[in-house]
Amino acid sequence: MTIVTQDLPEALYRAAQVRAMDRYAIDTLGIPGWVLMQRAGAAAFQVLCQHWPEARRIAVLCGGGNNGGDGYVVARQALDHGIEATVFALSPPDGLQGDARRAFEAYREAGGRVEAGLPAEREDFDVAVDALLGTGLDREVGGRYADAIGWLQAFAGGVLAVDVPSGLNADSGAVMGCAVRADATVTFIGLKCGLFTGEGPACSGAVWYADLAVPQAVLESQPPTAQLWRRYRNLLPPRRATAHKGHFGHVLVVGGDAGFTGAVRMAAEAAARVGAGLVTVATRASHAAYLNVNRPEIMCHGVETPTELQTLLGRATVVAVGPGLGQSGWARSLLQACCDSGLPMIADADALNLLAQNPKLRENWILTPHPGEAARLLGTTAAEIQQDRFAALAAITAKYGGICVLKGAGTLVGGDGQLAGVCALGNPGMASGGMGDVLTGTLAGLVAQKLPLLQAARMGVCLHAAAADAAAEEGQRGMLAGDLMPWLRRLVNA
Ligand SMILES: NC(=O)C1=CN([C@@H]2O[C@H](COP(=O)(O)OP(=O)(O)OC[C@H]3O[C@@H](n4cnc5c(N)ncnc54)[C@H](O)[C@@H]3O)[C@@H](O)[C@H]2O)[C@@H](O)CC1
Ligand SMILES: [K+]
Repeated sequence: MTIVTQDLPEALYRAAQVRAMDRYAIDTLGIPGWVLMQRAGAAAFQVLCQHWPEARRIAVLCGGGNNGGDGYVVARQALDHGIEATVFALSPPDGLQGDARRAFEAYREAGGRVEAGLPAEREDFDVAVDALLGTGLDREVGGRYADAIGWLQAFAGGVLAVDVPSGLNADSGAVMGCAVRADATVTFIGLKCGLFTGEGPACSGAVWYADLAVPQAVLESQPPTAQLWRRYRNLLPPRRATAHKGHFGHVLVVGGDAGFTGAVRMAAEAAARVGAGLVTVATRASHAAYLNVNRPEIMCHGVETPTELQTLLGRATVVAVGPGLGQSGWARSLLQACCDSGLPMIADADALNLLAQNPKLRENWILTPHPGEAARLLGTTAAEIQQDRFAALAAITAKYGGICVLKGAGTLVGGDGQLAGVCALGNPGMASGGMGDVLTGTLAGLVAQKLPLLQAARMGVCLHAAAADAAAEEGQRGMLAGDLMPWLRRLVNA
């Protein structure tokens, strides 16, 4: 029995790996491809019924490969269940081969209607099924397929994508020219990496997984490429009754040039809210005195020279550098002192921009670029970074060492030789000023509490996103970075 679930496994694969799993199931284990296609179509139909129980008329847009074959099975299932289905064939069915052809013939024998081209009226259908292109996508989409994707983009009813939203690169989450934006995607045998990062989350909608009842050996025939993180997990141990503040580390936040004091203030508060024992800010002397007026628990020092910073570095467990730092000579000299200190470091914002100008290889740090900063770190463009976020992550850790957190929808976390993690938590309400500063402080607060860097990055990224999801219950629009603070506190105690 094929299981269709939203309780997704952790392992993520590239399209070629899932295709290899298909071949292993078919060629080595002798499970006919036709049987897999029947299960895939049945799983997609099951999701369609669950999402749109009222659907009475469906349009199924079928491409010329096996993804289209799955579409014919969905259409056939619909007919069997008294739902009116019409297939719109992007490639002449006469040209279909193998299992896809057989699926077409079975549908025709059941009395199914096939039309060439696209439906004239969108209003005739409640739900449209995207069975245009799946893991076989190997080039930019143009011509008829682009027209069909355009048709689906303008369709007001529900859209269900079969295996992968057509046009989405299943490996990178980049759009290959244009891509379907589905309400739900049902994906088969192995979860594809691209569904969860870059444009993937926007194109896939709710992701469902169907294992097509293949034996575990099929899933184990390929090593995962990345790991999906869908839940926040608290990795901090419970506090002992005899605990004192010295047990939970001392975070030093460095930055906050004139006009950017909020950035250090938020990073510092986040570090305190996730449980750091002590938090100190080193900032411009001109505003050091009033930075902690409303948060007197944070210590604050005016620092104009690297020598003045040395004393503070000497007391710190971890340094978070970059929020509001700017790129002046002051900024440069403080960053250098932080790097020389040997302390574990979180580098964000202008610290990254300065590093891009003067790259350093260091193991003991977490870099937290957004795509624009990642582009500067690698001397490329943000668009190039988004074309392949996994490759960008690997390139940054190869060039700079340590752990990289590549921010943006489907935040990636990785270190050299480590399986990349993809955070599926978070929401578009996080697109507002100060969110990055809160993440920087969160990570520093966890490192201060002695979590190894990779664990701190994993926990911190998921914690920050989970706090944002909780805060967004009152609305994504207008959500402030500061709104995360009470949730950070609740979640580190969960
Ligand atoms: N037996 C199997 O291998 C199974 C495959 N399944 C389905 O089969 C799909 C893979 O099938 P295919 O390998 O036939 O590939 P697709 O159906 O994804 O693609 C079909 C054809 O589209 C062409 N194409 C690629 N990029 C294009 C573009 N930009 N514009 C226009 N045409 C383009 C390719 O040349 C390819 O021949 C999976 O995504 C899944 O839906 C499932 O039925 C499960 C079992
Ligand atoms: K598809």
